[in-house]
Amino acid sequence: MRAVVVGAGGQLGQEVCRHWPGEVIPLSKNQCDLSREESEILQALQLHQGEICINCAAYNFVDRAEWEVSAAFAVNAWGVQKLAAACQKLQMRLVHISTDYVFGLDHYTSPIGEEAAPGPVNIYGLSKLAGEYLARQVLGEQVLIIRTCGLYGHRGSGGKGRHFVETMLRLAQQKQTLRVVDDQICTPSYTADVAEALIRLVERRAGGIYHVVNSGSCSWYEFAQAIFRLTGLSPRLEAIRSADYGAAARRPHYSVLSTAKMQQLGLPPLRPWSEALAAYLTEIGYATANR
Ligand SMILES: NC(=O)C1=CN([C@@H]2O[C@H](COP(=O)(O)OP(=O)(O)OC[C@H]3O[C@@H](n4cnc5c(N)ncnc54)[C@H](OP(=O)(O)O)[C@@H]3O)[C@@H](O)[C@H]2O)C=CC1
Ligand SMILES: Cc1cn([C@H]2C[C@H](O)[C@@H](COP(=O)(O)OP(=O)(O)O[C@H]3O[C@@H](C)C(=O)[C@@H](O)[C@H]3O)O2)c(=O)[nH]c1=O
Repeated sequence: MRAVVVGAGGQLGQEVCRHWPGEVIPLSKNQCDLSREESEILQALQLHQGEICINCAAYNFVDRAEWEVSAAFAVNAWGVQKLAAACQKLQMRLVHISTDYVFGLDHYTSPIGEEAAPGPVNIYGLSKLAGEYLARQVLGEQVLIIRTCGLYGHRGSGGKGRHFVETMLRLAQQKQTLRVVDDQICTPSYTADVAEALIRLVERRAGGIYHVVNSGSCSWYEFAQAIFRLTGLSPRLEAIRSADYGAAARRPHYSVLSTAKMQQLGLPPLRPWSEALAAYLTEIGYATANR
């Protein structure tokens, strides 16, 4: 199946391109800019005659989105609406990527299923939720929406830039003490694993919303602990509360996504987050998996 990947330069986009089993057309922001007119997006897709479009593009700057509201909505909401309309005209299937940050307002305490009511606590999450609804409004159950969380992997050519793992490795070289929040629980997920599961869902012609994350959960502090245990680095690591970190955007305190729906389709759960992290660190030459 010929796939057109929008946002192909990002960390997930490039991994989807790498794993896609058929022909793949990677489109950079220059080739398909979701903040442009629908006619331009349509033209960009039309050129390549794909059967399926996989949208990995996003405005991902969670803190900046609090004041760059229109920029976030231009890509994550209206851009997705235009892309969905273009897909409808071209009779292309659409896969769209969303986030655990559509949750946070309601205080869930166990893994959150796809049927749970969303409620974002920041503008980025709100813009992504709007994108989900707009895609569904245009395409109904024809769109496959994959919500994932805390992505890390081989870095793309642009996008948000460094992910949490790279940031921790860099800060460990620069600072004696690192302060990391211990009151946000989620599931950091490896782009390679998410890309594989995405492909399996497409093969099963899944439609609607699916949660795709590695197994288990941890706080960002626990994730940082694991990074340093696996790499043998030993900065002083201090657990702090979100309020003391003082980020511009609020984050969910608990946004662990249940993958039961994906498993009901016959897909295996993704490996535990700690195994995926070990594999990634080994791949980038930082650690041995059995350290
Ligand atoms: N990163 C994370 O932790 C998580 C991400 N997600 C979602 O997963 C998806 C992939 O994220 P990820 O790979 O991390 O993102 P990246 O930031 O790595 O990549 C995003 C890509 O989108 C492109 N892009 C930005 N603006 C536009 C635009 N107007 N038109 C077209 N392309 C654009 C960027 O291009 P350029 O570099 O040229 O600006 C970049 O290539 C997104 O939908 C994101 O919301 C979900 C959960 C967690
Ligand atoms: C760098 C750093 C971050 N933190 C905190 C900030 C934040 O609450 C948490 C994670 O930081 P990040 O900047 O990686 O996270 P953030 O930008 O919130 O990551 C998110 O990306 C978007 C796009 C998503 O969709 C989400 O799934 C999510 O993973 O760790 C510390 O406590 N100490 C630190 O030194």
